[in-house]
Amino acid sequence: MKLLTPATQTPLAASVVTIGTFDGVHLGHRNLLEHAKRRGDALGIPSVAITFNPHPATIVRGGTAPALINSFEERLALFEELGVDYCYLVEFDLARSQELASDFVKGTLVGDLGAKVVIVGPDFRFGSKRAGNVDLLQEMAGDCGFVVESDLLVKLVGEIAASVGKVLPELQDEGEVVVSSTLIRRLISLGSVELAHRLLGRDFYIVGLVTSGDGRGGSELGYPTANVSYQDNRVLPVDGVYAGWVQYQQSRYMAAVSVGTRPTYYPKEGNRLIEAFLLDFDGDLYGREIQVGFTHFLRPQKTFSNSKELVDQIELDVEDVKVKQR
Ligand SMILES: Cc1cc2nc3c(=O)[nH]c(=O)nc-3n(C[C@H](O)[C@H](O)[C@H](O)COP(=O)(O)O)c2cc1C
Ligand SMILES: Nc1ncnc2c1ncn2[C@@H]1O[C@H](COP(=O)(O)OP(=O)(O)OP(=O)(O)O)[C@@H](O)[C@H]1O
Repeated sequence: MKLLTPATQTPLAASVVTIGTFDGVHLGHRNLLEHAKRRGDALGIPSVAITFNPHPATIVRGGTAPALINSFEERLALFEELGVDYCYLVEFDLARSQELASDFVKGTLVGDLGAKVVIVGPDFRFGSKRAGNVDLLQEMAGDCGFVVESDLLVKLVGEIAASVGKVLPELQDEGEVVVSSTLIRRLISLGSVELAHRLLGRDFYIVGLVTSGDGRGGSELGYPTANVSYQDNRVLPVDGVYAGWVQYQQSRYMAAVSVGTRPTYYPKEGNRLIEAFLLDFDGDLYGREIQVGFTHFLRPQKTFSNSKELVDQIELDVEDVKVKQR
């Protein structure tokens, strides 16, 4: 996949484009991206994912942007996995937020990318004051030489919708859930990583560098942990202990993952850490990049009266991880 920006690119003569922030690259997004790829291949022209960074809400809504499911780098890696030919990055700023929707269509879709097919969800909004929508795209399509496809909404029904309704009671009577980044952020922040998986089509994960902690885990407790760094604007699962995995280079290890402030040692205020104990691993990970995946919530964080009690519990957690990953 090639990364294009308005500043660096040579215009494309023809393409199939899909547009969005695509935080999480969830099942709804995948449907659009895979469709764009298939349409492009069939027409013999490249597929392009137009995306925005930072998240438009950071500019439009000031300090109230949502915590994100993915870093920008993770989003790109997920596009790449889906086989999209180009990612066209709109570096979102005040000027971009004031651009008229029709100017975005003429300048970016037609001028820069030569769009022949534009694929978006039915509720997609763009341009100044979010005035651009599917109707506007349809109106401009004939003159601009593209067709619009917007009938690919992904909803989940049945058992998954019922399970989401149990976690988020206001959705209980809906009978269906539309997959969205907003919904997945809520599920993750409540610790419902199993349900987040169902809507993402993959495990929720965080990629980061391993940083040092207090050095207590390996020496005193016998459970060394890789503390993974993360950006402040990330959505994190609620404090607790999770079954999961760590991908390091080409290998994947089962892991017991702790999210929390280590209340046993910092009863008042501790930094919020994501720490993974890798099963069947012996080595030095400091400064290395790892990917930490979350598969199941096991239990909340607890304040133990001493290290021995904590170690006894971690032993049980590790057994639980093995059962869950069987
Ligand atoms: C599986 C697992 C479960 C954990 N559960 C708790 C917990 O319930 N309460 C707590 O205070 N710390 C918990 N921790 C975090 C430990 O306190 C922390 O790993 C240890 O103090 C080492 O910290 P360090 O990496 O800064 O040396 C857990 C860690 C792991 C790996
Ligand atoms: N469930 C879905 N099915 C199909 N397309 C979707 C779905 N959800 C979003 N889209 C489309 O994917 C593109 C990217 O959308 P966007 O990044 O706004 O995702 P979102 O999940 O709706 O996010 P948010 O919840 O933050 O509004 C848009 O074209 C949007 O209409």
